[in-house]
Amino acid sequence: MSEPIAELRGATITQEGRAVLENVSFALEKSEFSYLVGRTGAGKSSLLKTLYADLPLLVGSGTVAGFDLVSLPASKVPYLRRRLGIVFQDFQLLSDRSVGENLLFVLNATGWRGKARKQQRVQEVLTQVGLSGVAGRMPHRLSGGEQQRVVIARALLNEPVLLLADEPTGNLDPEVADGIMELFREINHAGTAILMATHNFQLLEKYPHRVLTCKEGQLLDSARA
Ligand SMILES: Nc1ncnc2c1ncn2[C@@H]1O[C@H](COP(=O)(O)OP(=O)(O)OP(=O)(O)O)[C@@H](O)[C@H]1O
Repeated sequence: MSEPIAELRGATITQEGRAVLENVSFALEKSEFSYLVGRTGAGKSSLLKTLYADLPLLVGSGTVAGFDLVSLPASKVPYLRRRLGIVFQDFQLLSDRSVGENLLFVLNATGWRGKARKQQRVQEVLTQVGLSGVAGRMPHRLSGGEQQRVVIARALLNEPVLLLADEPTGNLDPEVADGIMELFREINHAGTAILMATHNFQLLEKYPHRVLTCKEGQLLDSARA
């Protein structure tokens, strides 16, 4: 079998020296889609942060996109992040520049060269999320759902192997959330694994996938139930 895109073994997820989740073991394969659920404070965001090396992995082992989380030096973290798409609930677009400039900012920061190539990539990802005409618009002139699509477009710029999404539909109307889920389905079918933290159990019923549950300091896995 091929190497998993993300894997933790016997991992402790730690916040400020305190264990939030213990003995966490799971593997996410290429093109898998899994939800991450649990009550407020149960550890969903902390688990995601550990996977993108925002929190250190001090106990246990883990790899993401071929990077060893335990031995990863700070200087290599940007290379790991470049292989990931990260989507948060609060949109975090830079408000002082256009949608296109927001996307170019990321391309420049991740080493892309060539004006034409960069412009083309911006158009490609905007088209992929169904927003081909908005490159010149300022973020605040877009609806919440459109802004979230731009955030997803930004996450797709470097063709991530894994999309980590923390409550990506949290602020959105149900119909708009459905649109984001359809978009995730397309992205997933195109080969990107997705791990999505959510409180929205209606989405779990409507779009069933594997479910990882943070509960009382443990991670439960529907695939092992
Ligand atoms: N920056 C931080 N410093 C210290 N403790 C933190 C920090 N962020 C979160 N925690 C604590 O870690 C635990 C897990 O929080 P986390 O944010 O991972 O939960 P969550 O499941 O994502 O919650 P929510 O659904 O509310 O986003 C909580 O007890 C929380 O108080």
